[in-house]
Amino acid sequence: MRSVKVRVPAKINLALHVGAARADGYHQLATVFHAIDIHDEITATASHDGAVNVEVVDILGKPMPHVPSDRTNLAAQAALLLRDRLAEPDLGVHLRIRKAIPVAGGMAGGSADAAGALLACNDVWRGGLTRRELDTLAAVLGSDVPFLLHGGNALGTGRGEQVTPVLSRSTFHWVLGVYAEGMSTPAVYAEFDRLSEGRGKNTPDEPHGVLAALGSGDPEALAGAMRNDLTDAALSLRPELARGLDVGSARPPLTGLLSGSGPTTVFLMPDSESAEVFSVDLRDQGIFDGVVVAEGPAAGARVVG
Ligand SMILES: C[C@@](CO)(OP(=O)(O)O)[C@H](O)COP(=O)(O)OP(=O)(O)OC[C@H]1O[C@@H](n2ccc(N)nc2=O)[C@H](O)[C@@H]1O
Ligand SMILES: Nc1ncnc2c1ncn2[C@@H]1O[C@H](COP(=O)(O)OP(=O)(O)O)[C@@H](O)[C@H]1O
Repeated sequence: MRSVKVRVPAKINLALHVGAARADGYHQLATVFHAIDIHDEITATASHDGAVNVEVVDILGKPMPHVPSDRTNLAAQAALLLRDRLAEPDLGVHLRIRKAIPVAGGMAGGSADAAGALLACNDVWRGGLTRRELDTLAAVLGSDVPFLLHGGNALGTGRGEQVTPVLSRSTFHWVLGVYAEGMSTPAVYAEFDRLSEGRGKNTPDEPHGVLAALGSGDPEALAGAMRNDLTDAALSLRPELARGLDVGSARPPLTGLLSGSGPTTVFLMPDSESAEVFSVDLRDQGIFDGVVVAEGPAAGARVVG
């Protein structure tokens, strides 16, 4: 039985500029995605019985019953979509997902698993689709999925699915404040619409400042330019998130921002040493359920074994 393992990173949004809702309900975005070195691993084992199964475990190998393991799991949807595209109904696969990316945390964990499953199944089934063809399938699965295939940094336009790679000069250092309770992306976008009363801009502002800061590699410039337009909506639904955003420290971050639709809070640090010091401080403060140190940009989905 052929088996392949794929690693796929989490993302954060360095800029999340949100326009008005479109006729199809999606919002026009100008976002800058940044992949970080927190990875889910997907091991795909092929079969010829037409069965698509998913098993989800945490980093210690324990089952994660709150993540769906039926066909609503985005990784299963990716496998089914690829199988339809290949028109080979007898293809089957067992997908074992080892999750390190927080669930419903605004870090695109489900989208990462979908991207990883596309790549893994294309390999174990010898599908032969090109990266460009996988991109097209990825966009069907979700707005964030194409970026997770690419990784690095990228400008995301349209509903986020049109990705243009952006080079950056340096590695950036992050501390993530993670909550056990996630947030629903559609609920946060709906709250954004309610708060803007349909008066949102049709065209979101271009994230010039963030793109320039990536070019220069200057973390202070990046901190000054980062912006997330979903912040007010997320805070309106979960006011207690303000505490995490306002956190103080003797070794303060350059800035703190929600990632995507939240609730994960990302702190940009000037260097790796201050990231370690601040992470200890943040753990002691007990505001978050978990504190993780990370670096970016990281590579996109890739086969590792
Ligand atoms: C907010 C962001 C920022 O990167 O990430 P997360 O916080 O989910 O990680 C994304 O826009 C989430 O993208 P993703 O989670 O892939 O969304 P999709 O599956 O395509 O859509 C889920 C739902 O989110 C809303 N949605 C999503 C993307 C978009 N541009 N406009 C929207 O209004 C819609 O209500 C849609 O039905
Ligand atoms: N492979 C998967 N991993 C995590 N969540 C998944 C997966 N497949 C489907 N889901 C569902 O998608 C929801 C959003 O999960 P996730 O992608 O982690 O969050 P976010 O959209 O905030 O980045 C979860 O609550 C879960 O019910």
